[in-house]
Amino acid sequence: MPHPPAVRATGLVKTYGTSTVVDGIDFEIHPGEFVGFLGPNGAGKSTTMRMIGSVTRRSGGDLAVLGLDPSTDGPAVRSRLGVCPQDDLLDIELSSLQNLTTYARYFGISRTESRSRALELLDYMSLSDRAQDRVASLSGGMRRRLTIARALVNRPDVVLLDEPTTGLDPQARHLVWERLYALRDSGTTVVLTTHFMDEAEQLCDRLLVVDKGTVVASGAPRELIDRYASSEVVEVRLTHGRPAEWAARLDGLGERTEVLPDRVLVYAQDGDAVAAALERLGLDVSSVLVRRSSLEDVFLRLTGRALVEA
Ligand SMILES: Nc1ncnc2c1ncn2[C@@H]1O[C@H](COP(=O)(O)OP(=O)(O)OP(=O)(O)O)[C@@H](O)[C@H]1O
Repeated sequence: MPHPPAVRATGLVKTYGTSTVVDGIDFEIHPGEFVGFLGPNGAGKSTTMRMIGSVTRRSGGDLAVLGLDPSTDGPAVRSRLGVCPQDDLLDIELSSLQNLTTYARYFGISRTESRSRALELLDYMSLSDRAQDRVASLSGGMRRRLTIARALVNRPDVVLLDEPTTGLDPQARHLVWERLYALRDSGTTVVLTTHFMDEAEQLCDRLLVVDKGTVVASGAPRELIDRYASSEVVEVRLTHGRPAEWAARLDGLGERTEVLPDRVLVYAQDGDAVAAALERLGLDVSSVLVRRSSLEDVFLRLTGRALVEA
């Protein structure tokens, strides 16, 4: 028999006063999946995570987490979830080890078991050498890894990671990613939010692309790119004139054109052929860049806006 979904939302709604921030979304997350909510700031990703985590009550629709209703079975839901919120919320006066053991004790785990799990998780997150150091002395990346370790202390069935790498430098980000790959390979069900398309593309089995409180598309990253964008895109910047004025001249060159304030994007299966045709047109072009289509292009196609505003 197939397993029931780890999370199932049907017509999920959250309103704050008169503003609707989650607007009737439907999704299912299956056991063992690594799913990402990808969307710009303010899309409603964190709010959705908080409803799953039983921190915020929904205003409408249905939500089942591990078969339980987070609004009525909050403590039972929370005991089976691991949560890594956007802010680390660590006790900076305590050591890394103490942060984990203290948290484990909240779940009623014995002192000996708490210590043993904490040491194991510090090792898993490559933090063993900082076990006795106060959190105040750790870098941002180390704190994030410690927060993820903390989320795993109760051996959760589902892990929620709200923007796990926001604010980290590239090196720290890659260290976090490395640990998230390990988590994915261990078969843990993970739900992550991000507005980084590279993070979404590299880590997630499946994405729910969200904008203004609704899911605008879902699927595996490559599947979404294949469905909504041609395989290549040519970014054309012009020496003078507004892109909108030039767009008509570029229209027939590819399968579709998209006009942004500072450039025109021409989508095509063969970007080099478009670039060659452009040259023959003799336009006053300042730069031409041919690249593979990305999730950014998917988002632009679906919403008419960039995922990360320049
Ligand atoms: N407690 C609250 N009261 C009122 N409005 C809220 C509250 N929490 C969130 N919002 C609003 O809901 C909208 C969605 O916020 P949310 O944090 O879910 O978005 P997000 O997609 O996670 O974006 P971010 O990446 O910035 O966290 C925003 O406009 C935000 O201002």
